[in-house]
Amino acid sequence: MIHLLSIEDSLADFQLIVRQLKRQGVDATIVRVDDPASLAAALDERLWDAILSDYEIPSLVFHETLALLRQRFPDTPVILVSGYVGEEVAVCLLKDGVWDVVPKDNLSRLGAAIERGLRDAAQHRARRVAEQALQQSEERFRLIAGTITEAIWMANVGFTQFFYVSPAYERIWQRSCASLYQNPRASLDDIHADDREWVMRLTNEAQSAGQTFSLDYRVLRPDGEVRWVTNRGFPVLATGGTPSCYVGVVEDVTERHDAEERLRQAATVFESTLEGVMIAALDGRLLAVNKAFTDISGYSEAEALGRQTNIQRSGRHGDEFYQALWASLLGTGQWHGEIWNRRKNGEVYPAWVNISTVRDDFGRPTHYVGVFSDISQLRRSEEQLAHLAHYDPLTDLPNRLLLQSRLEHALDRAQRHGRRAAALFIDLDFFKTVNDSLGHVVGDRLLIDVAQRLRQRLRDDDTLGRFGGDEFLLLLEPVINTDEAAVVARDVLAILAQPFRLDGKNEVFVGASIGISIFPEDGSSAADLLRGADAAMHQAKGQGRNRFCFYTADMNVQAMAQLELEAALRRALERNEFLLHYQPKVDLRSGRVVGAEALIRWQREGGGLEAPGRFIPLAEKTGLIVAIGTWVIDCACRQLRAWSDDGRPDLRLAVNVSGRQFASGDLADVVTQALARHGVAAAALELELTESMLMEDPEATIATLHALKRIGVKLSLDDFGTGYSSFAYLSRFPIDTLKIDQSFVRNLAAEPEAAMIAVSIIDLAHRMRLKVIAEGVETEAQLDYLRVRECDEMQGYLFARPMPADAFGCLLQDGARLIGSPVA
Ligand SMILES: Nc1nc2c(ncn2[C@@H]2O[C@H](COP(=O)(O)O[C@H]3[C@@H](O)[C@H](n4cnc5c(=O)[nH]c(N)nc54)O[C@@H]3COP(=O)(O)O)[C@@H](O)[C@H]2O)c(=O)[nH]1
Repeated sequence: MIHLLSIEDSLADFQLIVRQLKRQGVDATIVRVDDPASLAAALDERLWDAILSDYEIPSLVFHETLALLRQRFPDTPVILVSGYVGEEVAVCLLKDGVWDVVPKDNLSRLGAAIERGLRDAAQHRARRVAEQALQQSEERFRLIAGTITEAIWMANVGFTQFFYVSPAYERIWQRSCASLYQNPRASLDDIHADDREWVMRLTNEAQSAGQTFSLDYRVLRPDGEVRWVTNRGFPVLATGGTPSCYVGVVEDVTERHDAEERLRQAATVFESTLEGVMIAALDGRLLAVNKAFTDISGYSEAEALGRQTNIQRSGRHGDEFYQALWASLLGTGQWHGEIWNRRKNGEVYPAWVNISTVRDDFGRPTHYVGVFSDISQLRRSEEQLAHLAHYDPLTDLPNRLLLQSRLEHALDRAQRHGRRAAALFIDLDFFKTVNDSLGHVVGDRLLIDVAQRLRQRLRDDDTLGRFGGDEFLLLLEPVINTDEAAVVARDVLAILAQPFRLDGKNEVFVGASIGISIFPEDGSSAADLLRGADAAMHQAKGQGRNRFCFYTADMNVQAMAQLELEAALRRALERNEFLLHYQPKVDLRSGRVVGAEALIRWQREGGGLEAPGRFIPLAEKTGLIVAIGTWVIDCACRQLRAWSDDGRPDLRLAVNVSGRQFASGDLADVVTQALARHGVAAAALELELTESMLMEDPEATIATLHALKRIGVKLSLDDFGTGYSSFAYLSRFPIDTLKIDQSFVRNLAAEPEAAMIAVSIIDLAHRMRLKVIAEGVETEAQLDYLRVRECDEMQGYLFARPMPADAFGCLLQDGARLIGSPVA
């Protein structure tokens, strides 16, 4: 049964309609209204299946009624049942929403009209529901797509057109969705240049095969920021099975990627760090260990996991140690310190351990992490360093530092027990000669052998050490009397007098000079005793070596004098107390003075003129020689300038260079500056160097000599023939002159060997295209001998002794020539 509402002012017409409907078999209830109030009540009362309305009802305006019905019940058919309204009006009414028009004079159509209306209404409602559902679905999709952080996209195969991209695209790419619709290529262009090629290749392959793809790559935002994305694409297959388009989801995985990267790095650090790492649960069970842990402990990962953290416990620490550890760990969350651990193989080793408590977001402990390193090598290095600090690396004997402390302890002990002690200062004789002539390697070997021999002579209580260079100190404690010390000294001399066979090749004889001081007679402190033994040793040397001397009070006076000399020497430079004397060098062919050797003198305040032999060795020892040498070079250049200004620019002036100055590293600078300061030609200055100083470090020497040659100065090899001459090196030294040592010249007549050496040197020099000069020529016989052997120049008392500058100037003015008899 259907329910019909009839808007009809004529009861007769209404009854007619009712009858007609009954006749047409329409099973319906039908209610009539004819004014606005009854209409409103009826409309509120129920939902009508159809509304039949007359066109002209006095109290109702049809159009308004129709509009009301359309608005409230758009799916309820409104059928106009009226008298004739004309075709035009009927068409208008149909447009305005009337479903059908049935004239009252043809009511036979009414049943069919109602039936069609009900059918259409049902379709209407169904469509409306569908439309609403669609609309809601779209609404939901828009909400989802706009809310989720992933960008959803839909594009044609080939990605030349995007049908849809969700707003997340704008968040990830920092570009508008519209820009992608306009320029679909942006989806490729925005891929990081390093990834673009392979991303395009893989997406193309997937599309050709109609497959899904999932790719992780980087996109480059317009502001230059790089984001990692995961882009997953799915083909939408058409009926034939080929993809009609692609849909996909892009996720910004930058944070995850970075976190993974950090995890990867942490894992790499965990695995590759050289420190053992263990992660333990709160009950002490090991949950993870790294490779270094297994390397250091010897336990494999499988053996370690599940065991307690004390797997490496050595047993060397008591309970208190672990109680303190746990107290710190529980109190501060941290403990660090040194622990003795035990490896799986039983070996105990020292480890530096750092334990931290790991806490969760609420501050509750979750794990312990222990990091430890095997510091056994460090301990060994520390021990080695401590050893190096106190022992001489060459002989492995106590060094000066340790000796000092041992001496102090020995004196303390002796003092406490009222006993004597003796210090024997042993200085090797001729060690320098061995070192200079046979080289450092042999010199070192000699020191090692000496130490070994001395060790054999030691009692358990005695201490032997290397004091420095070729000096050894032997502490005897206790000694009964001086005789006991003398016996030891004699034994030492005897064992050192035996020849040393070094490297099986060279047999070397060295003796020793020994100074002895006795506690408490010769001093109450270590310093006193050492000073006394040193002075006594020098006394022994002065007395002809290979002997021992006891310290006497008188030696103290000498030692003090030495100290005074050193102080005076330090002041001499400031006070300008040095001066140069000049010894002429004469050409043996022309007999003319061609230059001079500058020799230093010291005019001491209130004293006489000191010869260099008195102070140069001390200047060498103290290092003052470097400053003195600089002064000599400057003074020599000033003199050359003066001679040049006096019309003798051809004169050459030689200066002696000390070993320390040569090795100082700035000799070339000193020379360059002095030459420049006085405007002197470099070739006028000659540097006299000795073989021994050049052989100290031949390779460094070659470099220094070349630096000096580049300046343009002349180089002369002094005292030639007295040292260790390596001809291999000699040929590599860029020298100009060989100077025959005066010892050979002095003995020319008396010793055939000396004469032979002198001749050999002249011959060697000429073969090497070097000039050769003889020094110390005192006699006509020596002069004749050298002249016949074609020695180029000479220097010696035969012609002139070293003299002050003005005397040398007079000599030049007088035009002195070598005529064969001594001048001064
Ligand atoms: N680093 C520096 N060393 C210097 C300097 N000045 C000198 N010296 C060194 O002192 C050594 C001794 O010098 P000196 O006492 O001046 O003796 C020289 C001559 O006087 C002496 N000589 C010269 N002719 C004769 C001679 O006929 N007979 C003889 N008995 N002696 C003579 O020889 C010394 C020069 O020798 P040499 O240097 O080998 O040419 C001196 O050897 C320098 O090492 C200085 O400024 N710096």
